[in-house]
Amino acid sequence: MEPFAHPISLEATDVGCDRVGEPVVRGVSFKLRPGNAIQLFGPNGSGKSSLLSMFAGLIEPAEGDLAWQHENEKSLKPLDGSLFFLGHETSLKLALTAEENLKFWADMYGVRKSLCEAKIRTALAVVGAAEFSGVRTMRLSAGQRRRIDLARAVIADRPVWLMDEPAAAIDTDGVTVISQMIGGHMKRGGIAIVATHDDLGPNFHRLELGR
Ligand SMILES: Nc1ncnc2c1ncn2[C@@H]1O[C@H](COP(=O)(O)OP(=O)(O)OP(=O)(O)O)[C@@H](O)[C@H]1O
Repeated sequence: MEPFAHPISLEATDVGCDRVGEPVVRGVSFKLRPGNAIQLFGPNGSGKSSLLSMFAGLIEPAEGDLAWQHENEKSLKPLDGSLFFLGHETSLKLALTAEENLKFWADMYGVRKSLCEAKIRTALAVVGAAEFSGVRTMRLSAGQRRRIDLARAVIADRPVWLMDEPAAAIDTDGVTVISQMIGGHMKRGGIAIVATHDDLGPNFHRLELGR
């Protein structure tokens, strides 16, 4: 895959976030340059999802500064079409097949119609789900569904990946697939912040959150 035309970096300086007025995370600082990734660790309730929501612009930082930067350009807002967010919840409509779901997302991500079919085929192959292409997602297992959710990252083709427990319900082979996907993304100059209890390998910076 080609390098990203407009790679993005993110600098967090002493950021913190609250939930319903209560502090959840405090004092997070890091710099992610194109090609870098961070793995967020921490026990249940330590604030991994909250931080990801904050990076996605879904909740405001309670303190500190978040600076998204296009290389050689002025700062930009995070939700400008550069971001792929994989949440806890499935993004799939269960009555649709895997392929139909990905067609919907390809539309959402603005994929050109002429490229759509090939992109969906590639995405399904990358996540090891080609064989489920025509199956209604209600008939897939939790791990198989999660793979289709992950395939959206390939279709979105965006330089910033925020992923909340991408390996939830996924087998060990799938964890390797995720690690390789993110590795390929980093090689293209993408950045990633991934909350997971699995160890994705030595290429990730580690950010440990406490209780
Ligand atoms: N939507 C919400 N409204 C209010 N409080 C919330 C909300 N989501 C999370 N919290 C609170 O924020 C704290 C951090 O939760 P968060 O989901 O960010 O942790 P986490 O590290 O992602 O947990 P897990 O490993 O269980 O997914 C918890 O105490 C939780 O009660």
